[in-house]
Amino acid sequence: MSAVIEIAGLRKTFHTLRHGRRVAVDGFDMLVEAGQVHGFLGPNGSGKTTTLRALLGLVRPDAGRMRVLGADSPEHLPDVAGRVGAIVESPQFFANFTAHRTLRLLALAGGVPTARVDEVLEQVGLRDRGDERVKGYSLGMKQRLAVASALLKNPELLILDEPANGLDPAGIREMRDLTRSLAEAGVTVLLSSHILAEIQLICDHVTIVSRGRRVAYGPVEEVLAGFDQHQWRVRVADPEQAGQVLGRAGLSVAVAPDHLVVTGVEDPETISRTLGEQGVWVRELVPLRPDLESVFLELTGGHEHVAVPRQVDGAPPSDGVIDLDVRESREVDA
Ligand SMILES: Nc1ncnc2c1ncn2[C@@H]1O[C@H](COP(=O)(O)OP(=O)(O)OP(=O)(O)O)[C@@H](O)[C@H]1O
Repeated sequence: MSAVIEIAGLRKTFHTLRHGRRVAVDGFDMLVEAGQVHGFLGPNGSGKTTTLRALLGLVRPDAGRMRVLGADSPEHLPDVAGRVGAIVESPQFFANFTAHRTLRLLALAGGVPTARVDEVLEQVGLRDRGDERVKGYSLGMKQRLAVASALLKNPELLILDEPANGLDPAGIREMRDLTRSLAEAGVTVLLSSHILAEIQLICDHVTIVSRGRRVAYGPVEEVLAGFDQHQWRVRVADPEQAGQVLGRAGLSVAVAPDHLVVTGVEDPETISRTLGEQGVWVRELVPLRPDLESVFLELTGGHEHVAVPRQVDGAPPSDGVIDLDVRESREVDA
């Protein structure tokens, strides 16, 4: 796998009269490899847009190294610009132009054969509506037109900042299908979002950012597995009694009115056997697997005492990092 995006130690501070100094990106690292649909996930204001703008040479970072398709950014960005499509700021189109005319002008300006216009309209599902004026388009159609404009160059890498923002469920689904079809066509996609479900549905890899720092990264399944506490929800007739039985056997258990949650047990047989030996019969035994939402909340704000999220990749903390042991203080489902 070759690296398509490499970011190391990116830092960007904004200075404003009103708010003073604001650290938007704080020593951030990222690696996106060819063929990935990579989710860039973080709460509002966590630094996603600033990172993408820095990567694309739209804002000057204070520190850090960045490479896009092997070229140092921003110095050698022009060498690879023709292979990268990006929608980082919502593009504005002339309302009275049709989509076809809009794309034709963009193709001419970008030295792209105008034959691409019909191809990209087809790709984003606007072929039948290409002769309508943009002012009559829904938000989702405008978003697809924006993607079409980014696809004119037939890019190897597509960067989409919050593509589902403001879309209704049907529009979100259209963007999802479009992203998937691009990935199947071999385009590497970096997709920023604060919508967890979207990332979990579309992306194979994820980088989670909180307050300008990377707090988790890797294949989605591996990130989730890293947070698996081997928890089980157990239903029995008398949870209180069952809790005492399991507790005496040395298992970590939390009792709720109608169920128990047992933590740290890899093999569920341990639970059913321990209970069965004491004449307690299990009615239901369900694994509680973490989803991206619970991981995201833990890493980005589920902890009130966490002042600064940890950087998980071994990079030395820049300033008084409080180490966050998410597993230790996670509440059971009680
Ligand atoms: N041009 C700017 N001037 C001053 N502060 C800025 C500027 N751009 C971003 N910031 C601040 O930097 C921080 C990170 O913002 P950024 O837009 O990168 O976050 P984000 O993760 O993309 O958020 P969202 O999901 O809301 O788009 C925020 O505190 C924001 O207010």
